[in-house]
Amino acid sequence: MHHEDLRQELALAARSFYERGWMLGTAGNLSARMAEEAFWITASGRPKDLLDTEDFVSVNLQGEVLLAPGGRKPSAETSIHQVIYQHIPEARVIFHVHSIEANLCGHFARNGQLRLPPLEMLKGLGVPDAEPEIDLPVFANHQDVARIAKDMDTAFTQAIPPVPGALIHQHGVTAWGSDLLSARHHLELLEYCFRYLVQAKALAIGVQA
Ligand SMILES: CSC[C@@H](O)[C@@H](O)C(=O)COP(=O)(O)O
Ligand SMILES: [Zn+2]
Repeated sequence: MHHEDLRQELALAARSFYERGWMLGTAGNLSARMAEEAFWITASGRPKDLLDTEDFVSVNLQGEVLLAPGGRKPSAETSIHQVIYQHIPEARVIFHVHSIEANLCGHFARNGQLRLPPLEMLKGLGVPDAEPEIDLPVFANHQDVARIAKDMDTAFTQAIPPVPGALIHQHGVTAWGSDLLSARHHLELLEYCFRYLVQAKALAIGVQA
């Protein structure tokens, strides 16, 4: 796939996530690794329903800008993408969005972990078990993004998350995959789990039942 096509695919994904209410008011950022040492990432502060190829900046895995159309700045959260690419070689595409459900679910976490409901759909997140006990890591939010990235770096050095995603409390969810489609499916499946947990809580039913 040509690099330019990757940007167009990312722009299409962003528009679709925007329409689902996950990237309102410029929130969120998307990236795709186009080479071993470099990735495209959304420029900072751009409206996510209106991205074009000029709204992507290429950076290397150390976060240095390689190509910035019109002097655009890379996403303020580029360091988080870097940490994921550095620790998880299978990750080629990363989607970070701010959905209401992701933010509500941060409140259900215990000790920095959110227990996912044992749904059949977890199989789409690579969980083979019939009775899974899967905990999604939940990181604290910090205004200094480098601190979030550092916490992730420390945690991922200990253990890669059991499913391809992580939450940042009061902020949003990040999901990744080996290509555009798998990253989208992982994000959709995590969002499905979040919606399920929010609705289960509203109905006051346990998720293990
Ligand atoms: C709507 S403000 C959201 C930002 O603070 C940030 O969390 C975000 O996801 C988008 O930042 P950006 O620099 O545009 O990639
Ligand atoms: Zn964000």
